[in-house]
Amino acid sequence: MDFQSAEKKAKDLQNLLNQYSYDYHVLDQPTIPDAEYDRLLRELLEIEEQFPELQTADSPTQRVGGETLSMFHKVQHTIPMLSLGNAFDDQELRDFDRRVRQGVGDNVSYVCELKIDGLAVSLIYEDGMFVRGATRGDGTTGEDITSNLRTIRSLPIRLKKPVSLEVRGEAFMPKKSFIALNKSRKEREEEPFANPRNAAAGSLRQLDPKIAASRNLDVFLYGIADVGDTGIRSHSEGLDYLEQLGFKTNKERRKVDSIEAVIEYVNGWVEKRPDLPYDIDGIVIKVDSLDQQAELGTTAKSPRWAIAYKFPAEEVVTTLMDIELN
Ligand SMILES: NC(=O)c1c(N)nc(OC2CCCC2)nc1O[C@@H]1CCC[C@@H]1O
Repeated sequence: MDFQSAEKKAKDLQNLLNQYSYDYHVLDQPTIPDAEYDRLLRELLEIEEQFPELQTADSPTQRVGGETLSMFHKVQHTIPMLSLGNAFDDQELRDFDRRVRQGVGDNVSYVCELKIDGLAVSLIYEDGMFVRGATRGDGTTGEDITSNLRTIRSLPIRLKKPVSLEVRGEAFMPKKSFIALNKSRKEREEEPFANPRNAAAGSLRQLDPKIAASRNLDVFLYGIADVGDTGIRSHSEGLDYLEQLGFKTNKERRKVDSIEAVIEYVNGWVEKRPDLPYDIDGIVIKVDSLDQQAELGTTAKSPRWAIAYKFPAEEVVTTLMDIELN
């Protein structure tokens, strides 16, 4: 194949495979069988091996992980990554609501989100391209784990619009991947991970990105560090904007207009929690209006406009896998 036709074929395959990957990993709507995806990926790998200059940064072949790093570099978060205050019962949620209303008046809407039990990450994009990913660390200093995050299939390498922004989210390991990983670790007589959060953190702390690539990690994005001049006025609009850019957001979120509706949403998830394909350790409740968020401000470590309702720690349930193996 001459360069011209190789270039066209590579471009077509990259676009096709990136679309298939978006449908499968971001929309959870696979459009072709895995075997067909793998066949097309092998075809692209062969062309890129023959013509390395065609191996662009956003090529789907770059998801499998590059060379092993010698260390992780420290990075500074220009906008601190805050943590969350906790509420452990309905009364504490009502206290939160009272404080919010004292601050901004009675016309308040909240967004309720599942609190994904993973690892908080920051993703920076320039002109639509993923350029840096980092752990939260202590909120101001994190670690650059770009090469590991790049292997997460649902993380867009190139956005649908050439915008520059920083987004925040939670990287996690789905329950199915966790059980399979521990099964194979037990077979290899390696220490199993205690829970999906530790497994996700352990996978993202690997210096060899091929290990992260093999761990079937996923990510939900839940915030924009600075909405700048986008004209976005609320958190819920911000989440819709992230979806339009090609990010994976959690579809269980709900905007409500009273703390009673928040309490109803929270109680609904207490029993639905085991049915989810990923671990959650609570519900995050956020004031929707960005102006009201700014008015309420933050303490040194957490916002006054958000709170995490924490579920009672789940009694240690012996997973099906443990029963099978013992
Ligand atoms: N784990 C989550 O699903 C989650 C979420 N859905 N939304 C937020 O919003 C916070 C972030 C800063 C101010 C509000 N935080 C989350 O997790 C936080 C990140 C750092 C500590 C908590 O895990």
